[in-house]
Amino acid sequence: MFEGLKETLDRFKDDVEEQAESVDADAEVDADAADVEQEETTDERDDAAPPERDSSAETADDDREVSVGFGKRAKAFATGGVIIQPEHLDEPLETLEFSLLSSDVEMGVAEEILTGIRENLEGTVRAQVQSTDMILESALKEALLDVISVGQFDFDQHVAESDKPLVMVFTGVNGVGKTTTIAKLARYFERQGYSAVLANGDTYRAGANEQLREHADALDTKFIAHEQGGDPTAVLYDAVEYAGANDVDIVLGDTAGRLHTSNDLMAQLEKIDRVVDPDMTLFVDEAVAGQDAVQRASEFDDAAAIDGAILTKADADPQGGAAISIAHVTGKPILFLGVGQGYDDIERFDPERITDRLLETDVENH
Ligand SMILES: Nc1nc2c(ncn2[C@@H]2O[C@H](COP(=O)(O)OP(=O)(O)OP(=O)(O)O)[C@@H](O)[C@H]2O)c(=O)[nH]1
Repeated sequence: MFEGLKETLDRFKDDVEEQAESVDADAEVDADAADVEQEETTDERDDAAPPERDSSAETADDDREVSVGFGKRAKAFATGGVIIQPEHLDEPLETLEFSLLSSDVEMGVAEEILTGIRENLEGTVRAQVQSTDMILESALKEALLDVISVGQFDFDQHVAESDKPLVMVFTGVNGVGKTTTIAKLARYFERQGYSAVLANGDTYRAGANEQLREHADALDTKFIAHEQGGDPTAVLYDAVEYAGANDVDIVLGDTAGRLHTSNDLMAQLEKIDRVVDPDMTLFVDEAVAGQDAVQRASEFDDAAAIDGAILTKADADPQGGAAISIAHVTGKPILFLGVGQGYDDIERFDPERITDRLLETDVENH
């Protein structure tokens, strides 16, 4: 998962270290040249002067200067790296920007990340207390967290504290894994001790009823549907009534995989919003759609405000651009990642865990 993005970030760390090392090596050559010059001068003085050097106050001062310079370098080595200066960042940041854009990170988000990294690193240049690798890692982590944590809230706690039935409606275009995601969430909630009802508000597509019914049967969950061509709002309304009358905790409502450009279908969403007044409207798209998913999230949010996003097929996405960009662009959090085709292949989107996966070489990254 997100291997390309991980490689991009690894390369950035290497680039900065390389830059810093080459500049440092130049500085060292200069320092060595100065040392040699210093020694030569001292030797010349030694040749001329009698053996009791410490009688010369001037030579003692020179010795102290040389040892202070060495001490600084020794400290840099002891901390495991070299000191990063702002000019070490220019080229690596340019390369990073290009790589982020190639990984389908939205442009504004890429810029935000670069600004964050520069600010974080320039702050730590003054501190000069950590190894280069640690400095880079924490600067990258902070910059990434800033963009991907937008809008995050404790989903499980929210569900626990909400009045029941809690009504969740799922929107998004066709074929991205919406129906499968609803089934996965039914399993997720069931594991937490909640009961659920699945409602098929996709009354447009032939076969949609059967598709969701199959999942409901497999999960042994109540299923509510109307005839194809019926009113989606009526289906969801019935499901809410059923849940209320039967003490069911959560209503999971599918909707037609509408095109965000279809006014008619968008009007249906608005009607659902008005009549059923769902507690949560979640936008589902596939991580592999990259910038398209980011764009759609934004358009769906404009049409019928979403409360969060779910990205499916993250297991098949080497780029990670949508996962990095959607929250920042919409201001709404990513709540779950789909990571496979099985009912248990869904995980909470945990920004800390995601950034650790992206940055730590020894963490399992699948
Ligand atoms: N690898 C992988 N495949 C997934 C994931 N989620 C869904 N799929 C697969 O994607 C395909 C489409 O999923 P559906 O749930 O049928 O898609 P949909 O969005 O409901 O389609 P519509 O009902 O037409 O809107 C199926 O083959 C799913 O198994 C995921 O997280 N990872």
